[in-house]
Amino acid sequence: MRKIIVGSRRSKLALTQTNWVINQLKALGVPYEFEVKEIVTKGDKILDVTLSKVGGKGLFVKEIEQAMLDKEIDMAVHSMKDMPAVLPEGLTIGCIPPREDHRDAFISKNHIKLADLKPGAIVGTSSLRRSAQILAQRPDLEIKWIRGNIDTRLEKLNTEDYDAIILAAAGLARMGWKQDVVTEFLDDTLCVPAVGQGALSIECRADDTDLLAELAKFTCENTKKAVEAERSFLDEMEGGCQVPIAGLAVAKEDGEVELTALVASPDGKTIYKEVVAGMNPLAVGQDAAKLISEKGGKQLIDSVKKELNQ
Ligand SMILES: NCc1[nH]cc(CCC(=O)O)c1CC(=O)O
Repeated sequence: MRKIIVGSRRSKLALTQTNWVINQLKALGVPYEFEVKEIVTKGDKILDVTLSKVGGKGLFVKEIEQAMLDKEIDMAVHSMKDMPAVLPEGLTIGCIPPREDHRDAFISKNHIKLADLKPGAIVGTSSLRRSAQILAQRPDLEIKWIRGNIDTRLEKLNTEDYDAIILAAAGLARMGWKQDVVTEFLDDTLCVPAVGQGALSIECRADDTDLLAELAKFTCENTKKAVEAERSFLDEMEGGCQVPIAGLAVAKEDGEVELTALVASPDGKTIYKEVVAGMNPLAVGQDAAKLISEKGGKQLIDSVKKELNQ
């Protein structure tokens, strides 16, 4: 029996996701043995600066991808939202499992809702996307960067001066947190999630046809279509995490994909938000990017990037 070496970051969430996928594959009758190999990535070592300043998304996946190209590992499970829009040559997304909750979860002291926070209340997030959308509704709030894993952030809410924090609902769910820790789930009228949020990506070598055939059994076609539209939008906007970009697509029963796409200024004062639907996910993403670019989104991205690079 072939043994598949699965590379994983050492974080609790990464290992939980990796083991969940392995168990699901086994339950589907995939005829392989699996062994998890832990890899410490650059992103895991840097904990004291905001992600956007140290190079963004690629940080968590690059070293794992190199190990895959070097055949030290055969596959890896990533949070889809940590995946750059374009993959290195020789690698492919072999499977997109059914999506978890895509929403952001707002968690506050004493369960005070976002709309009811006092002026000047401190909201912890290190996501430009979340801070921009929160400030758009509540410019009177203060955003304070927060880092660390889910458990650490929840602890900081209790021990530090944060009044609220925002976490992905999917991470909480996968880590076994009950829904009642959450004050409110933010729907896409309040906070459009990150591209790929709540979805997983199983990456492997593009020429590993045996493994690809097995992984296909676990692909969720609706999630795949949705993520395709979201990532096509991201790729087209050339968005790194230096600029607030968001995208959520839903595949409907008739095969249509509806994408809500957003680009914002970091202070939340300017927001470009469009809803585009169509049968071809790639085209839906491209159309949304075109619409937003024409309205001023592209200019906004370029000016934010320029400012950051000065
Ligand atoms: N930013 C880090 C990150 N990458 C993936 C998740 C978990 C949720 C998911 O799969 O989207 C999280 C935590 C969070 O944003 O709260």
